[in-house]
Amino acid sequence: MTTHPATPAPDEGAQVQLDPQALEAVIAAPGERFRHDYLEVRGLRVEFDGFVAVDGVDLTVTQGDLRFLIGPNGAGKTTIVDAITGLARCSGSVQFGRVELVGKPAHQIVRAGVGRTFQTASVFDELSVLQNLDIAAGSRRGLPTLLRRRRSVPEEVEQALETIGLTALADSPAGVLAHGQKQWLEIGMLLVQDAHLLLLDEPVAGMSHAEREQTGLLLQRIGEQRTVVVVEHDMEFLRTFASSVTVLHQGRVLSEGTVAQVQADPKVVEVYLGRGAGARGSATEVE
Ligand SMILES: Nc1ncnc2c1ncn2[C@@H]1O[C@H](COP(=O)(O)OP(=O)(O)OP(=O)(O)O)[C@@H](O)[C@H]1O
Repeated sequence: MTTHPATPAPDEGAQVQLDPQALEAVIAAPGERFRHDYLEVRGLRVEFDGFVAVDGVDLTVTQGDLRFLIGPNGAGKTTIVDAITGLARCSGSVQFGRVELVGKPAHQIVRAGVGRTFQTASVFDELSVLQNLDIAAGSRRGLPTLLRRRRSVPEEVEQALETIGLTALADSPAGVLAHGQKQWLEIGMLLVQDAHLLLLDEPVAGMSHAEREQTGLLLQRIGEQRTVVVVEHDMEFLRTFASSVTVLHQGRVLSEGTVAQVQADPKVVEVYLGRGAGARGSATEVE
């Protein structure tokens, strides 16, 4: 069950700048152990009081693939992300980097290199942008290191700040950021916590056109070196940036392939044409 932020789109003309060089540095950071890792989901099943929300889902996503998960409301997209990240009890197998995640508590899944964002940004509004990043970076340091007073900003935090275009706002409270900027901060937090599987739930909801473009480019670049899965309803965004798509319907995989392949799949067209009231988008979205 999910909610969607009703945040108004920021000014379309707002200046949006992400530094490609800084991005290169941060995404190439200490990830040797994840270099050939990929997500492999087999027979994933999630049940809520007898209701099967995810019913035997298989999913393989490799590094370098920017995978979009789509499907009508209630298809099970967010529940799959919840199951992978240890927030929903599930059966089946979820492996990342050959490490089995099913049955592990959420904090161990984070330590295995898995990070996610939520539909509503979950940054600490009262803390500065820098402090939010610092805390995320601290999640992979031991407690003594975390408590030790440091004279300077850690390099990976500085790079992440530049990457997400928020250097000028480093000392501002995260609460004053525009919706899009909060989403970038969250992505920056995943980068500094060394997540190598990033699961992003509707990252461009409520963003302006310019912000969507920048976010897509950011995700494409991150996806070159890390494994990225995006849950999204925005079909224009998907057509522009997805390298592959998995279509879900009623907890199962309905179709999978390139954007062109799933668009041409009669099963996909039928589900979108026959969707119930309340589903977002129009029938032409998949055509
Ligand atoms: N905690 C829960 N308890 C009971 N049912 C749930 C729970 N979470 C999700 N569901 C149900 O599981 C199904 C899948 O929900 P989910 O939020 O994963 O769908 P979704 O594809 O992400 O939808 P949306 O596009 O609307 O976000 C829905 O029928 C939903 O009502």
